Amino acid sequence: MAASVEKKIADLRQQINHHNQLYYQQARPEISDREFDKLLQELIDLEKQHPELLTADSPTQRVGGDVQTALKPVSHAVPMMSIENTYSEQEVRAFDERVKKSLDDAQPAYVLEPKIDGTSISLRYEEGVLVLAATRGRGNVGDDVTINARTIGAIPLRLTSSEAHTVPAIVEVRGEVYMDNADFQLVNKEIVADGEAPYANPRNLTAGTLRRLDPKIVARRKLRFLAHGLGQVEPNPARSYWEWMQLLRAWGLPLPKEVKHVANVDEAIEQIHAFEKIRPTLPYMTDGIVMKVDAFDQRDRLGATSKAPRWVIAYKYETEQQPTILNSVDWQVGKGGSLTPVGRVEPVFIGGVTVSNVTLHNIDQIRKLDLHLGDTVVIERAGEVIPYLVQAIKEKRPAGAKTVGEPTQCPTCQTDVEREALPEDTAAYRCLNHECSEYFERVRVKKAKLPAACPICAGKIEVLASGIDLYCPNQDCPDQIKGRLLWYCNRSQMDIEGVGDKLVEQLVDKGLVRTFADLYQLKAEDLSGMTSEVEQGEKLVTRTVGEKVANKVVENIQKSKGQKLERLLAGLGIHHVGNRVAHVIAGAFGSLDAIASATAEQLSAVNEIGDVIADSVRDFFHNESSLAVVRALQAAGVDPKQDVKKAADVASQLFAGKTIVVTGSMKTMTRQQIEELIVQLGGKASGSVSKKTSFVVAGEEAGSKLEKARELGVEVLTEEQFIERARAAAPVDGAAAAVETPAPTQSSSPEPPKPERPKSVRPKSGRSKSEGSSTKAAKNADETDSLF
Ligand SMILES: NC(=O)c1ccc[n+]([C@@H]2O[C@H](COP(=O)([O-])OP(=O)(O)OC[C@H]3O[C@@H](n4cnc5c(N)ncnc54)[C@H](O)[C@@H]3O)[C@@H](O)[C@H]2O)c1
Ligand SMILES: [Zn+2]
Repeated sequence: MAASVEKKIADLRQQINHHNQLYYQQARPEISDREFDKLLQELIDLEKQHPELLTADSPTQRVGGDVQTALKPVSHAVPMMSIENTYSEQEVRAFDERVKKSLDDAQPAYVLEPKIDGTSISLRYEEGVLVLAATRGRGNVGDDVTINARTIGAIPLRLTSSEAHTVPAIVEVRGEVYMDNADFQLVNKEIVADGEAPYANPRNLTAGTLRRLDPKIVARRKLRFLAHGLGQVEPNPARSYWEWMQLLRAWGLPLPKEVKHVANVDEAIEQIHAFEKIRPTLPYMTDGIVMKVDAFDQRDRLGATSKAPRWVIAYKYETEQQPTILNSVDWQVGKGGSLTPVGRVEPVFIGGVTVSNVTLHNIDQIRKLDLHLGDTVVIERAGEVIPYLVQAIKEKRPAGAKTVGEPTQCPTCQTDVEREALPEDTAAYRCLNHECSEYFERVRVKKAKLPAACPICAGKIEVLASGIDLYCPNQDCPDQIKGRLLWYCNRSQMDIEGVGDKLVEQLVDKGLVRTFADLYQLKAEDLSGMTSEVEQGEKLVTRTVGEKVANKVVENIQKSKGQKLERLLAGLGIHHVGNRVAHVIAGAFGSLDAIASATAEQLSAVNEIGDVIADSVRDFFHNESSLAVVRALQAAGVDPKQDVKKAADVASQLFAGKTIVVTGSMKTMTRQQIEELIVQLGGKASGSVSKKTSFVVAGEEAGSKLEKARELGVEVLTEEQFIERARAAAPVDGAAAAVETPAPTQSSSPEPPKPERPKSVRPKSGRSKSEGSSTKAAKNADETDSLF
């Protein structure tokens, strides 16, 4: 045990040192700050538990940066330290408690400032004249960057002294050197034109630039400066930071407009939330708020650790934001024919990945954001959520920029586009968490019933207030055919491994497959020479389909004949029929034939199935072309049957109304099986943990989701405890069987193989006329009426 902890610690230190080096020395990080902070936190926790293993050179004990040998090292009279940071409100309160305790329960006032994403600098003025500018370096020693700092317009070379505000003999002003979003884009373009690799974000470019040896380059790069602190000051004319700030202004130093003085932690948290709203509108990037004790005597009493002062904390926002440029907009056709605009942006490194495409959702969204081609835009990403375009910065719009146009013809089949507007009192929304089942759907509800968060995963939703859908009415549009096939083969439906984006595209383009049934006629020879994409770690790699793979794919397709009826039913892509509704209908009727011949009345008599769903299912099976598809599937041998469940199985609703997250690796069942069981028992399986999560089932090596659950105080069950709980539903044969034996179609591998991962930009959303929200409808039969 001890040896493994030691190894873990050594391992973490090595990783952290590696990332520090990339971040500070090369200004080219490979992982997101959130990921980095997690590694660091893990190390801090381990060192706390094992103080005997703590060493002075641990990265937890040092300020992260370093000095560059090419520049002259200078020591700081007052060290430039790190700031302890947190992502949680609770920890901000805990910080306030700690501070009060050290101050004998006195309530300190705080100053809040935006945490500008740049690099810090110390400016030393003697008799009012700038004599030295230095980087933070490793805290006590930094790099002399005076000649570079002199090129920055916002940095005064001489302070303005007046009778009312005399400048002390020695003044060290600390602050942030940073770059405006729009300047970053321009400069990065020039860098690329010079044959260098572009920088991931303005912070890195600033840090890299400030330490250049040639001040002419620095001068061209439009660096800016805002003050946020002090070093050595003699004599110090201020008793508090707030006073200090007023002096700085009088001496001619720039400060951010957004600074706030607050009386207690409640007000501080209020400001933290308020700032989150204006964050994307600022011309520079911020990653949080810095909260500082105002009074200098209180600061002195609080002191510092080896790494950071005890009187300051940074609250960092979960959502990372980065600026980029919107170059063009393409329209993509979804499986239901809807046209979704996709923005092509200058590649931007955000949340640990490089993003060059962002979904813009629909034409309304484009108009609401007032997007023009060439705009500087802010992209946001929180955890696993898909990247999102939050804002266009209008002040930075190039002259003569064109608005984004609306297509009149389908970009794929050139059929005239049709328009469908939402009825008056309705609105549409969709979930932005791509792990959520509702992510794919645009859900329409009465305006009054709009949820604040996704009812499935409690994640962030996007409200499309008026919602105009543009769609291609041609069912034979190749993109729609591809979308339907992909949906059918997806992991959550027929789970046909190996049939993903790339392969479907070629199969349809070569005319080999048009309907689901055509898949079953494929022979291995048909596939040879095609290319497919496979996941290798984080990356998607393209490879040519060889004989072995072709055989395997054909085998997988054939094997899918054994999938359960509910998966087939969901795979058909019937409007309003997602996995949950499919499960209910399959359980009530037992076969495709029984479902096909059911009347709307018989369908709506089933618990959870409302009129809208019933009509939609009836319409599908009474439509000649879709019925032909079903008959062809049956003829190909895809016709699963199952026992019909007795109506009103109370026990089957064991998890009704519960949202459950499964994470980590399991021993007796696969994660997917557990999720299926949750759905069978009336619950919702969600991909992300929030306050609304009922409980989390955590297997081995559960990572951030488990952490989040603990942080939020959400109940956590082990796999065994979960199975125990699910067994309470034993009277239901389905559930009992699922608990006892894995479903027959599952392989014995611990994690079911994933099919090719669909590209995140590919719109999975169809117009809701054709897809709607099964999940929403299923949640509560009463709400079915609010669906359209
Ligand atoms: N992605 C990676 O690989 C990687 C590697 C190392 C570090 N990092 C990130 O760098 C940070 C490391 O922390 P750090 O020690 O450099 O401190 P920090 O960057 O979190 O905070 C201190 C710095 O904040 C800046 N700052 C901005 N506004 C300020 C204000 N109003 N008042 C005071 N300071 C302000 C200053 O430059 C100061 O040096 C973490 O956020 C970490 O995630 C990332
Ligand atoms: Zn089309």
